[in-house]
Amino acid sequence: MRTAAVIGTGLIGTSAALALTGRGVTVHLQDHDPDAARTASALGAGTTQPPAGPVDLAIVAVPPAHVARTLAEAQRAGLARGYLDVASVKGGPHRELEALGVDLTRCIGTHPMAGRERSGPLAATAELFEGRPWVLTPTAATDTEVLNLALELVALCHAVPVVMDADAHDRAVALVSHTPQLVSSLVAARLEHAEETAVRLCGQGIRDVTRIAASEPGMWIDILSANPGPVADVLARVAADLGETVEALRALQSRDEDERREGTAGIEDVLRRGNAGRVRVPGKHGAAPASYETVAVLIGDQPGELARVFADAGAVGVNIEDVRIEHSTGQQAGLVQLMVDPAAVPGLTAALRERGWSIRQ
Ligand SMILES: NC(=O)c1ccc[n+]([C@@H]2O[C@H](COP(=O)([O-])OP(=O)(O)OC[C@H]3O[C@@H](n4cnc5c(N)ncnc54)[C@H](O)[C@@H]3O)[C@@H](O)[C@H]2O)c1
Ligand SMILES: O=C(O)C(=O)C[C@]1(C(=O)O)C=C[C@@H](O)C=C1
Repeated sequence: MRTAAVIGTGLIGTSAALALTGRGVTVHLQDHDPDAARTASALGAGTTQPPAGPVDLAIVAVPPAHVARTLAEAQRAGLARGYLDVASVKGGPHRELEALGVDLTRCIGTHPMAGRERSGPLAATAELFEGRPWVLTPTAATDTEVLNLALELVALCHAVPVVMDADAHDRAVALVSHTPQLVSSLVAARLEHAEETAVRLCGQGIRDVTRIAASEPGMWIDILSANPGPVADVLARVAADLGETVEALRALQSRDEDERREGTAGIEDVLRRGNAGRVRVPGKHGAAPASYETVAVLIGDQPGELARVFADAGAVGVNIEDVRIEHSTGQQAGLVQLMVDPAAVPGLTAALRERGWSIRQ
């Protein structure tokens, strides 16, 4: 691929454009908000000049409800040889494209399983898709050249291609993305009118569970409106589990010993099923979850501290597999959790202590 156009220069479009530009592809940026395209261009994602002739691939990265019309318009204008969209739902937009009479041989639906709770070009990064699944939903009509262009985009973004049927994709993301978004929002919603004394105690648990509750409601209304049935099916099962969990907790308040025992069994069941589900979440690059160990380092809340910890770990040859930062409300310090290979823990701990870091067990 030598040339591409990105329509919709928000988080996803600009991230893809940055990755492509970084790998030598000439990218033309378009957005109905000229400021968004200009910002993406200023970040180095490409040019706002229209292409002189058809580009190799047009990437439609607008909200799901606008995908079909935007792609149809681009195709009518002869913008590209191949077209793809990146919307979080696949069945609905595909059926809209069919209804609009788009040439489906030149289009493919795709969905990168990577994102953030922030929108817009300023939240974009070239590395957003690295090691993440990127779903492709070709149909019998999809031209091989277009499928290959999509695969090339996925490879240039260092993502992992996963081919699926559009409706199977929508049922899968109802479970692994759309329901989690709603559950996160529901938990965070309990905080809206909570007492300040309670909110002040927020630790890492609630931060983990509510990060995506900060997502843009407009985008999610679009996504959920295009996948209501599968999401309602999963959420109904969560609601049934919630009902049973409430009953188990009430039983724990009983004076009757048998009832309390039943309550304990109910709670244990939900926690154990949670453990069993959690171990199925894949690790980095889609691999089986690796069991890393955590080395927790206390750092001051000042510029350069994090870089210094990373540099000290790098100096003793330790690869940091993942990292989390836990801030304590009202404190000028944070706890950095470095996830590393268990075999590296003793050496890393000793080396960091030697360099003056305080390690928490
Ligand atoms: N945010 C995520 O985590 C995520 C992850 C994977 C896929 N997606 C999908 O990617 C797409 C873009 O999401 P985003 O998070 O980048 O949103 P965003 O709000 O950051 O960006 C969307 C951009 O599209 C522009 N736009 C809207 N309508 C347009 C139109 N008709 N023509 C041209 N530009 C238009 C907006 O001005 C905005 O700049 C959506 O379809 C979404 O479902 C999002
Ligand atoms: O990590 C996040 O912030 C996301 O919301 C990303 C996420 C997800 O659920 O994994 C959200 C929606 C997208 O369609 C794809 C990815």
